[in-house]
Amino acid sequence: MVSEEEKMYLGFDFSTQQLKAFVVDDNLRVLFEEFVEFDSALPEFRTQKGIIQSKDKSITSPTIMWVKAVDILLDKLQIIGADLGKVVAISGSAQQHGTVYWQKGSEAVMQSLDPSSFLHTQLASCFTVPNSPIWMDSSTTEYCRKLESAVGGSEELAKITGSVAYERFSGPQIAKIAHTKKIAYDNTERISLVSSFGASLFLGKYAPIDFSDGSGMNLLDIRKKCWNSKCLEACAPNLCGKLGKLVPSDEVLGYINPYYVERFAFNPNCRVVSFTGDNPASLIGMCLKSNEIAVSLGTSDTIFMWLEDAKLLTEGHILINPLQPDNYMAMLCFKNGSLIREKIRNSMADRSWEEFSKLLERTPRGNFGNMGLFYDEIEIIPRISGEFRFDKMDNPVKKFSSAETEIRALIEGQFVAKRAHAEELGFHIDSVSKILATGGASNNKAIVQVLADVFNTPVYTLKEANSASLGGAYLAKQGIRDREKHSDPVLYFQEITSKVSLPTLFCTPYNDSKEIYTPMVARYKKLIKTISNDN
Ligand SMILES: Nc1ncnc2c1ncn2[C@@H]1O[C@H](COP(=O)(O)OP(=O)(O)O)[C@@H](O)[C@H]1O
Ligand SMILES: O=C(CO)[C@@H](O)[C@H](O)COP(=O)(O)O
Repeated sequence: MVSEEEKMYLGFDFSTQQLKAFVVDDNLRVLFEEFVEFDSALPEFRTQKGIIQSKDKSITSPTIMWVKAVDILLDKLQIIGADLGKVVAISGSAQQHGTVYWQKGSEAVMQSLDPSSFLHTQLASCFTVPNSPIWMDSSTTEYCRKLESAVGGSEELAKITGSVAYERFSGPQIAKIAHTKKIAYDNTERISLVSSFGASLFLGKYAPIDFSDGSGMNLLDIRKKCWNSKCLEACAPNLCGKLGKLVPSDEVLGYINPYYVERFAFNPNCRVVSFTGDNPASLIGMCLKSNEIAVSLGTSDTIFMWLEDAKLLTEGHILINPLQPDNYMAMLCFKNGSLIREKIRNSMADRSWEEFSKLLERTPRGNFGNMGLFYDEIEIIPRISGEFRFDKMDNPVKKFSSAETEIRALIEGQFVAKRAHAEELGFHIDSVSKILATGGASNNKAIVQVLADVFNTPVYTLKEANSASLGGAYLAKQGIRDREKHSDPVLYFQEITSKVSLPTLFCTPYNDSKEIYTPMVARYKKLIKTISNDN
C-alpha cells in the first residue's frame, strides 16, 4: 500500500517532437520532469522534428519509435530518482489525429511481454502500417470530400462531428490507408489514436478512444457521444469493430501491465486512466476557466477555450470537453507554428532565440506597415502555402530590408491571423479576458509580448510550459476519484487543483496596441482573400 502522502501520479505526452513525462505528488506538485527528444535520442529512425516527410508529401512518424521512447523515458525517470512504485495512477496525452494500426494478435503479444527484454523489440512486428500518419499530413483531400458528400455536405458533417472534414483528421486518414494499403488495413485488428495507443502500451490491452480526442476524427457524433455509422461507412469497411468503444476522458481502464511491475518496479495496483489529445490535456493542465483563452505555442500553434454548448463551426473544431463530457471546447489549429519560427530564427538570427528576441524587440509595433505571412507547410486555416510579404501600401515585396523586419513580420503575421480567425469563430475578447500561454515558445517574452499586443489582452503563463503532460498527471488523479463521493467532476477538479500555483502575469499590452492591430486584422482578412484567390 502506498500511503496518502507518498502517492504519485504520472502523466505522459506523446507530442510531435518528443515524449515527455511529469511525476506529481498528491497535491499535484511537480516532483520529476523528463523527456526523450526523438531526433537526438533515436537517430536510427531518421526523423526530422519527429516526422518523416515522404516523396509523395505524406507525413508520418515511425510507430515503433514512440515505443522505444517509452523504454528510454522510464529508464530516465528511474535514473533521476523517481520511485515508480509510488505511482498510483498513470494517464497522458498525445498529438491529436494520428493513427496506429495494430496487427492481428498484438493484444496477445502485449499480454505476454518478457520483462527481461525491451518493449520495442517485442512489439516490433505489431504494426501493419509501420509509419503512423500524423496531424501534419495534408494528403487526404479526396477522402475529405467523399466523407462530406456521404453525410450531405460539409455543414452536416460539422453538425455531427464538430468539424467540417479536415485532411489531418483520423477518418480521412484511415480512409486513405484502407484505400491505398488494403492488405495492411485488412490485417489490422485495432486502430488507435496516438493517445489510446499510449494508454494501450501501459495497459497491455487495446485501450478505448476517449470522447475528447475522438472528436478529432470526423467520425464521432459529439452530441450523442457514439460513432456515426454514415461517417464510418464513408471512410472504410468494418471500421466500427477496428475502432472499439468510446469512453469519457477520465475513465479508469484497468491496472498496469505486469511487464512494468517487473521491469520498472511499478506498483501492481497502479491504475491506467484513459489518455486524451494534447490540447484537451492542456485545458486540464492549465486549469482553464471560462473567461480564459488558451494559446499553445508548440510544434503547432493552437487556440482553445471552454464552451458550455456545442455550436456549428465552418472553420475550427468543437471537441467534447475532457473534464465535463456534457460541455465542449472550441479550438483552432495552425500548422505553421514553431517550425517556421525556428526556420526564420536559423536564417535571420544565427540559430539563437536570444538574438531572435533582440531583433524582434528592436522593431516597432506595426513594423512600419510591413506585413508577412509565412506558410512552410500547407496551412490548415487558410489552406495555403508559400511566403507572402507586403509593404505598407499592400504591394507585394520579394524581401524585407532587414532581418528584424522579417522577424517582426513573421510573429505579427502569425498572431494577427490567429486573432482574425478566432474572432470569426466567436472568441470574444473584452476587459475581463485573459490569455493563458503554454508550449515551448511561451517562454519567450518578446514573442509573448506581441501576442499580448495583437490581442490587446494580458497574457499569463504557468510555471510549467508543458501543460499537456502536466494535464496527463492531473487526469490520472482525477480519474481514480471515488465517483460516488465526487459525482461532479468539475467540482472535484477544482478541489484537487486548489493548491496548484496560479498563472502569473507575463506580458501586458501597450496602450497603442488596439489602434495598431485592429486595422491590421482587417488588412489580414483582405490580403488573405487575395492570396487565396490567386492560389
Ligand atoms: N525560447 C524559445 N523561443 C521560441 N520558441 C521556443 C523557445 N524554446 C523552445 N521553443 C520552441 O518550442 C517548440 C517545442 O515546443 P513544445 O511545446 O515542446 O512542442 P511539442 O509539444 O509539439 O513537442 C520547439 O520547436 C521550439 O521551436
Ligand atoms: O492537430 C493538432 C490539433 O488539432 C495539433 O495541435 C496536434 O495535436 C499536435 O500537437 P503538438 O505536437 O504541436 O503539441
